[in-house]
Amino acid sequence: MAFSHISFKKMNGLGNDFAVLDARANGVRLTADEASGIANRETGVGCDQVIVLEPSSRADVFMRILNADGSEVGACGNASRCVGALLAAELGRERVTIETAAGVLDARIAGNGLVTVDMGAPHFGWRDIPLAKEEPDTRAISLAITLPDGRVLEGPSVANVGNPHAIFWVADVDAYDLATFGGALEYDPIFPERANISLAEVIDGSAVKLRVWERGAGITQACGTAACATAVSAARTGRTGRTVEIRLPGGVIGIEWRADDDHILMTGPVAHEFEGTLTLSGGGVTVARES
Ligand SMILES: N[C@H](CCC[C@H](N)C(=O)O)C(=O)O
Repeated sequence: MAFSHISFKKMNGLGNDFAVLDARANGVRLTADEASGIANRETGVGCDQVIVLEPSSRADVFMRILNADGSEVGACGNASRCVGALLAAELGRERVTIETAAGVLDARIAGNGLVTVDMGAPHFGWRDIPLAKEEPDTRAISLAITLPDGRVLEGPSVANVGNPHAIFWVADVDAYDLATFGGALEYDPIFPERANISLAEVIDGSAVKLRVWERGAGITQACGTAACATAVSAARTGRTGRTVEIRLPGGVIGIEWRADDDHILMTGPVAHEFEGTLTLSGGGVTVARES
């Protein structure tokens, strides 16, 4: 029975948590089942995403991103900050580069325990999200959901920041139980690759309260790419300026949508929880915590 041992670090960004596996030396490729086994909060490490570090010819590392359901995706903002902090400490540098399926990101130690990641430019075309059909205005698409109590949510903004996001604008994010309908929206046929679903409450021209149902993970304490997608959508719909504070249940992420190159700069904290070793054998996962 083939098996392999992989060291991991348990980390989080504002409570959005990750098992960060270092596969740079052993080239392990996780199956979807192994990833969801690692993410399992009863029998595995327990995390929202499994992050696998691999060698890269274009950057300091390749960061593979697997959601708790095993789906592999192109972007993960909070994990990008965690990996940026790990690499900066390992390489003794303030700036490092991280290759992802959605492109190469720049991460920079910003001081006071904060990390800034350049998440690149957003895309708003219906094919870029992607959507299953043409929508005349991606600042508000023709998607509506009627909740069990009869209230209707409709007209979300959509954006792709390396992964697909839909943001519904509401007066009070705490007046909705996103956990009861986030999955229906995630899997709505308008999103051929599914979508991350957010409820956003504009506080003022520079602050937004956010609750997120993540594709492949469900409700999380924070979502870096949702913070990015919400900030650019709030700016392009005239709700806020281009520098926005996104207030998530786990804490605050600062976003600057730079005017000269359209890049999104995302700044937030990183937390180390514990370390350990995983043993993968025959699709099963055993966890040995070492710190
Ligand atoms: N669930 C997301 C990936 C993780 C994003 C989130 N953890 C973040 O910090 O950006 C997706 O399927 O696109």
